[in-house]
Amino acid sequence: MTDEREQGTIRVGVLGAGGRMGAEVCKAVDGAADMKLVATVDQGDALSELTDAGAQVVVDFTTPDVVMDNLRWCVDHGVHAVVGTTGFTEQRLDQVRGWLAGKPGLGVVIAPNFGIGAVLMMQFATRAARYFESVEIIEQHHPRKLDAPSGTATHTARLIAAARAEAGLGPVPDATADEVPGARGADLDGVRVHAVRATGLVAHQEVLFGTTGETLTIRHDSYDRVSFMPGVLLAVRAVRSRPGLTLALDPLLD
Ligand SMILES: NC(=O)C1=CN([C@@H]2O[C@H](COP(=O)(O)OP(=O)(O)OC[C@H]3O[C@@H](n4cnc5c(N)ncnc54)[C@H](O)[C@@H]3O)[C@@H](O)[C@H]2O)C=CC1
Ligand SMILES: O=C(O)C1=N[C@H](C(=O)O)C[C@H](O)C1
Repeated sequence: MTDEREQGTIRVGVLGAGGRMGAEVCKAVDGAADMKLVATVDQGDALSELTDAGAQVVVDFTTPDVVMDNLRWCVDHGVHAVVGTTGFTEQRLDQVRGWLAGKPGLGVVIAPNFGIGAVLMMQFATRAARYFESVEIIEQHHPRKLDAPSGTATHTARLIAAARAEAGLGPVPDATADEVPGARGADLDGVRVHAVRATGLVAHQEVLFGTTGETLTIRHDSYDRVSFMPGVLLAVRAVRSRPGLTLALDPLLD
């Protein structure tokens, strides 16, 4: 163990290792020359397996109902964390910041989407937001997904709403007066989000902008979970030198 640390190998533990994403992360870490997969933990396993194995960085792809307990445990035990699990409200993020305030030197990266293309899709959408009076988000996922709307759509809506507010745009025009509940999607910070679930899909999102005489559609598709792996490995490599909370992958790409 000491030898590997001296040689700069990052000792990685995976939480949710038996899941769709967790299994893919285990493969990616195994295949990375500068990392060693030292612990694979899933529901029912003891978190102490992570520290027993000397994990320096833990990657969490579990579920929104358990991720806060996992993260608290990592912070308490001085283990850096890279988190892809969804469900991070502003309140949750503040809680994590609070835990980290007492742990100088410890890093946590929480990213709603580790796909590089998805990060760019969100950046392009944020840039376009100020120029269009209308905007709606359509996210599409596999039907085994537990949460709706997706973490990516929620994050995108927040970014777009902030850009619209900064540009002084008012509410998105919508004359709907008679609605079957849900027909207009969920309202996230004034942005309508529609969640589609269908067998065959993996993870997809369209941001549809409209103004007089034109529309702009920005679309990203993940056809395979391997698409998230370069972003996950990037975060594992970066997290130990980024104390505090890093939200989303953008600062790591820059
Ligand atoms: N940020 C990103 O780029 C991405 C995020 N996700 C998110 O990652 C999460 C997981 O997605 P999937 O892998 O598709 O789900 P999944 O259901 O296939 O995997 C979740 C795994 O976590 C395990 N688990 C549950 N409770 C646990 C606990 N207390 N300790 C350890 N393991 C536990 C489950 O047994 C399961 O194996 C979701 O929130 C999803 O939205 C998914 C894809 C990409
Ligand atoms: O559950 C998934 O599959 C995904 N979850 C994340 C989300 O909710 O945005 C990221 C990606 O969309 C895949």
